[in-house]
Amino acid sequence: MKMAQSTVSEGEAIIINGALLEGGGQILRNSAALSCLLKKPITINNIRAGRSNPGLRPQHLKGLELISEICHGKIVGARVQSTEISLYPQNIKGGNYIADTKTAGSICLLLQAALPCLLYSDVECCLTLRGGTNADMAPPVDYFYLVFGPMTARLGVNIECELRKRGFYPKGGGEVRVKVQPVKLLKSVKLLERGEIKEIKIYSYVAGVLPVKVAHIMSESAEKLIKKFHPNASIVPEIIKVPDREAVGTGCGIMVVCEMTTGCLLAGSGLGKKGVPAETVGETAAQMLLDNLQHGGCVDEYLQDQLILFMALAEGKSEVLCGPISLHTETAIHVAKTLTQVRLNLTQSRDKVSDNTNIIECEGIGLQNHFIS
Ligand SMILES: Nc1ncnc2c1ncn2[C@@H]1O[C@H](COP(=O)(O)OP(=O)(O)OP(=O)(O)O)[C@@H](O)[C@H]1O
Repeated sequence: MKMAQSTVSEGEAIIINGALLEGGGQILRNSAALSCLLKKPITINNIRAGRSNPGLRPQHLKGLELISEICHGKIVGARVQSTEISLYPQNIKGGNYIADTKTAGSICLLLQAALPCLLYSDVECCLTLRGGTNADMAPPVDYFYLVFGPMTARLGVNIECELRKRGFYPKGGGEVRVKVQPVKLLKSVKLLERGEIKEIKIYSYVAGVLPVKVAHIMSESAEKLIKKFHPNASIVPEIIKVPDREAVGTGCGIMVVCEMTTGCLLAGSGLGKKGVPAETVGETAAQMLLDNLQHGGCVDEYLQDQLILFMALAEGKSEVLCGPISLHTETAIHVAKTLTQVRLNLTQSRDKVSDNTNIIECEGIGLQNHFIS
């Protein structure tokens, strides 16, 4: 099927075709965040046309409402299942914000929507977010504070994350508080040298009625698989039995984070599910990390797309060595180019680490926060 490109409309709002490329929730969050930051009205149509259940799900709607609240904007068409919305942004205002997906919908995807906007606010902000902390097809909260936070700090993002309660499918009910410091200007970043493996940390947790043995099994199976390919790597496992007051419902999962000698962080994760053996969950996380180590890039497949918006806003030229370019990354690039004058290019790495190493080059727009002198 041929898809219409996102276009600049003759009227006021810029039209974003939500069906393009990945055609999921990310195109919504990135477009709405940029609309808010640049004070450009947008209309997004064909929302999540690439998914089996198109239209807004509750967590996407919450993310849009949160952005609209942050910029005192107006959203038209914002309801569950809607396939077209328009956002008319006004001025960004810092402070305290609360959002609740009321489902197991991912807290981190709410954060993905709100964080860029809050960086350009007038005062320190505190976000209280409720929903799923560890949800399928979304960044686990552990990824947010162990990988995303430290890696985006290189661009000047300053956040503090407090995990108050884990929440899982189907109930959600988790809670995360995030403090965001506004920035004057984000910095460009050069991530071209990955270095060697310094240390691999394994965080394996159980919550609710699950025995701690499950966390041990996930951790041991992940360690065994990693050792097969990196026998000399220093691996530090941590087994976590989440206290009952710090979780809603039952769940388990694992996060494997590899720190390189250059400080780059790459990860893999797995989430426990009914019927899936704990060994498999551990191996899934380990394999994800191994794939990311194999391609030779400085960022993992997920950070790749999550960095695009920040590099586009930053001042100067960013360069990031990464593995195969994901459809999420192509989508983020498309949105950034449609809404800003950013120059973003993909090139094959000259000193190839593997056949699939690419460099993302981005000449950012240097968006300034006018609240900060
Ligand atoms: N295991 C993971 N670790 C870190 N980040 C992840 C992980 N899985 C997914 N992500 C990130 O979550 C985002 C998912 O975006 P996507 O559009 O697929 O999701 P969505 O909003 O749930 O929409 P949809 O329901 O339409 O798929 C991407 O930015 C991706 O990098």
